[in-house]
Amino acid sequence: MDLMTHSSTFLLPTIPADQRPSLTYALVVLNQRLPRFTPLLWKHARLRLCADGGANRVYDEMPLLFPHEDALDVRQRYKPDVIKGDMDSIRAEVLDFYSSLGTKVVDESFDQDTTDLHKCVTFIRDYNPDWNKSELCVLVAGALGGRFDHEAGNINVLYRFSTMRIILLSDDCLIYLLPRTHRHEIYVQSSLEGPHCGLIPLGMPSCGTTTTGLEWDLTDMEMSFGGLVSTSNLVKDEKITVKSSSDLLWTISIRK
Ligand SMILES: Nc1ncnc2c1ncn2[C@@H]1O[C@H](COP(=O)(O)OP(=O)(O)OP(=O)(O)O)[C@@H](O)[C@H]1O
Ligand SMILES: Cc1ncc(C[n+]2csc(CCO)c2C)c(N)n1
Repeated sequence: MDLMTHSSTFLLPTIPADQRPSLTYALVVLNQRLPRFTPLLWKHARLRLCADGGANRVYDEMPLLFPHEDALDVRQRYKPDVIKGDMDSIRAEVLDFYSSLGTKVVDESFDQDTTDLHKCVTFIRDYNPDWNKSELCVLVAGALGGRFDHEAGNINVLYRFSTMRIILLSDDCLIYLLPRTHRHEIYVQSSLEGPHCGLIPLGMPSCGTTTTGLEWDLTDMEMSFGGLVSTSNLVKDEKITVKSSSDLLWTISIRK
C-alpha cells in the first residue's frame, strides 16, 4: 500500500525547501468571513479562485486585514485569477471591479445541482494538464463554521473528488480526507496546529483503523457513526500515522 504524507506547511510564512511532499497550491475563497491567514494562503497559491460570493469577501475583507493601507491598493494586489459559480451572490460592483482588472469570470448559473465550491474544484482539476495531479493541493478558505448545509456540501466535495488533495480551512481548524487506498503520515506543525484532533468515519463505517502518535491511538478498531468516532483526541507525536479500511476525515485544530 502506497504512502501519502501530509503537512500543513502552507500555514508557514515560507515553505521549507525540503517539505514533504512539494505541492502546487490552488486557493478557493468561499462566501464566509475570511480566515485571518488568508493572505498567507494567497501568497502560496499558484491559482486563486473565488466561489461566487467569495469575491465579495475578498473585496470587503482583505482591506480590513491591512488597516494601514489604502483599500484600493489592497484590492488590486489581491486580484483573483478566476471567479466561478452560479453568480447569485456576487455584487455587481465587485464583478465589475475584478472583470476590469482581468479576472476570468465563469458563470455557470445553468447548473443548480452542484455547489460553487464543486464548480471551482472542477476548474482547478482541469486547469493545467502539466500540473502533476498528485502534487496539486486545493486550499479552501472559509469552509467551516457557518451554515451546516454548506459545511456538509463542502465536506461532500472531499468525497466527490477523493483522488485530489483538498483541505477545508477555517480560523479554528482544518479537515481533509485520508483515502483508504493509502497509508498516511501526518507531520504536525505543532507551533501552528493541534493539539486537538479527530478521525471521523463519515459516510461509511471502517472495519479496521490503526493509528500511532495520538493520545488515544486505535489498534485495528471499528469506527462508525452510532459507534466509535474519535473526537477530542490529542496529538502526542510530531508524526501521526493512520491506516484504515475506509476513507476517514482527519481534523486538527489551528492555534490562535
Ligand atoms: N455559511 C457558510 N458556511 C460554509 N460555507 C459557505 C457558507 N456560505 C457559503 N459557503 C460556501 O461558499 C460558496 C459560495 O457561497 P455563495 O453564498 O455564493 O453560495 P450560494 O450557492 O449562492 O449559497 P445559497 O445557498 O445561500 O444560495 C458555497 O458554495 C459554499 O461552498
Ligand atoms: C436534491 C437537491 N437539493 C438541493 C438542490 C439545490 N442546489 C444544490 S447545489 C445548488 C447551487 C448552489 O449554488 C443548488 C441550488 C438541488 N439541485 N438538488
